[in-house]
Amino acid sequence: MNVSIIGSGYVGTTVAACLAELGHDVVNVEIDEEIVEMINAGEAPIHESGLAERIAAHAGTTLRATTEYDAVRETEVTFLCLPTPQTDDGSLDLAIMEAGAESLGRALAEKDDEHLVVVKSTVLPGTTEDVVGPVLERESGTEIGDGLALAMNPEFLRMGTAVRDFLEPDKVVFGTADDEAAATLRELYAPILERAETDLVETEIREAELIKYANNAFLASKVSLVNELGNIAREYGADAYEVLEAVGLDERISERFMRSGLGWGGSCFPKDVNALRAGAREQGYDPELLDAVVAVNDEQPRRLVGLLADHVSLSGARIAVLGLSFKPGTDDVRKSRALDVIAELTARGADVVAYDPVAIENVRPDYPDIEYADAAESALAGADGAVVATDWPEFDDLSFDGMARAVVVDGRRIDIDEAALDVYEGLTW
Ligand SMILES: NC(=O)c1ccc[n+]([C@@H]2O[C@H](COP(=O)([O-])OP(=O)(O)OC[C@H]3O[C@@H](n4cnc5c(N)ncnc54)[C@H](O)[C@@H]3O)[C@@H](O)[C@H]2O)c1
Ligand SMILES: O=c1ccn([C@@H]2O[C@H](COP(=O)(O)OP(=O)(O)O[C@H]3O[C@H](CO)[C@@H](O)[C@H](O)[C@H]3O)[C@@H](O)[C@H]2O)c(=O)[nH]1
Repeated sequence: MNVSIIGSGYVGTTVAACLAELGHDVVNVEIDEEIVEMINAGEAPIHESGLAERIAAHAGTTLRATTEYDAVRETEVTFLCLPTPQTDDGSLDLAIMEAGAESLGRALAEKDDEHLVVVKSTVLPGTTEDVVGPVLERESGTEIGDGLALAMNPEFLRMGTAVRDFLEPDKVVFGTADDEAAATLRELYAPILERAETDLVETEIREAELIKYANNAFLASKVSLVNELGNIAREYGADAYEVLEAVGLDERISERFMRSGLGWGGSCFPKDVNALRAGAREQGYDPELLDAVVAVNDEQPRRLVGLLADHVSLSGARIAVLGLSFKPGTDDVRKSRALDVIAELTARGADVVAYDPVAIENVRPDYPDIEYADAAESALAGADGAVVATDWPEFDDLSFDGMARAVVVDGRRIDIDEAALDVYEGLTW
């Protein structure tokens, strides 16, 4: 099938390379020329395991990129993989989606045969049909249901495992308003749907939109709940990891997403939970539980720095921050909890020296005044205290010998030889 993908970021590039891998002819439409050039040169514009090989294998044959929206006319289906950021008040900002839909609609004005537009971006219920649809109709001069069809197909891939998550998902969700759109999506995803492990959910557009938010709200809430239970466990002198491991044996709960500590960050959970809260309020519902989920998450970095302050006088102290990315395996620092830890430490007068195996250059522009180390041991050398903010595997079994005083507060439960330290504090254990 001939497919166009609008937006070639984490999602668009992964989906394009994977659909090419599944045998489709794919074109990425992207405004960033550098990304377009990289894809056409057979290189991956982002770091994701398995992505570079797939782009290299298909670029120039079944995968190409362009800045020109006209390319969509050679395709039957277009996926919108554009960013849906949050505004200052946390609500969903649809400006980029509207601009993309406008350009797409204009390009489709000169296309005669049927076209299916699939929203893959994370958008609140109603967006596909009440915002994207009308813009497409206006710009293309074609009506939905009469030459133009709409669908919503949320994406559940995680950063770091994007390719595997897309090709081997737990579930695929198709939100459609007509049988033909559903049949097209089934054909497009056929090899993925043939896997016994893939559940297919076919529903209407509004439900598909909400499934994505409910999914992320559930996972973020689960982590906030294990953090609250962890905070309580700590007050009782109990080990939350032992407690939650036992709790996770209950199949209704599952052992996954049970790691308590510094909390959740990244480009999705914070913005999606906030968009759902703002959307719910707009609908007249007060989402008290989700408000608390965010409040618990916001408090964890302060709790961690508070624990450190119990042992180190922070003003003028040299504090090593180990890990900057929002989770291991990525250089993404968007809404990383490590940044809140740094802000809290510097507000309390500490001199921060930070280390991360891959993410330093993404932090430096916004935090030019802190020190950066090129190895974990260098960050620790002479430090009065250290905090673990990201659970990078390379921090396991790290030697803290070079510290002025080995005071370590662990926000991620890494593997540390506690006996070799002067002070070891676990955030929730
Ligand atoms: N990153 C994830 O892990 C993930 C997972 C599931 C869902 N999502 C959702 O998918 C959507 C896209 O997220 P992302 O992480 O891929 O975003 P991103 O910021 O990585 O990529 C978006 C791309 O769109 C391009 N772009 C912006 N305006 C454009 C336009 N008018 N025309 C063409 N290209 C344009 C940008 O240059 C950028 O390369 C969001 O709604 C996000 O919430 C993201
Ligand atoms: O037990 C856990 C699991 C996760 N986290 C934290 O939660 C955040 C998010 O982790 P993860 O879900 O692995 O990362 P993302 O790549 O942001 O993926 C989420 O967000 C994507 C974008 O919407 C969705 O597609 C994915 O399904 C969803 O897992 C990170 O800060 C983790 O450190 C914990 O603190 N404890």
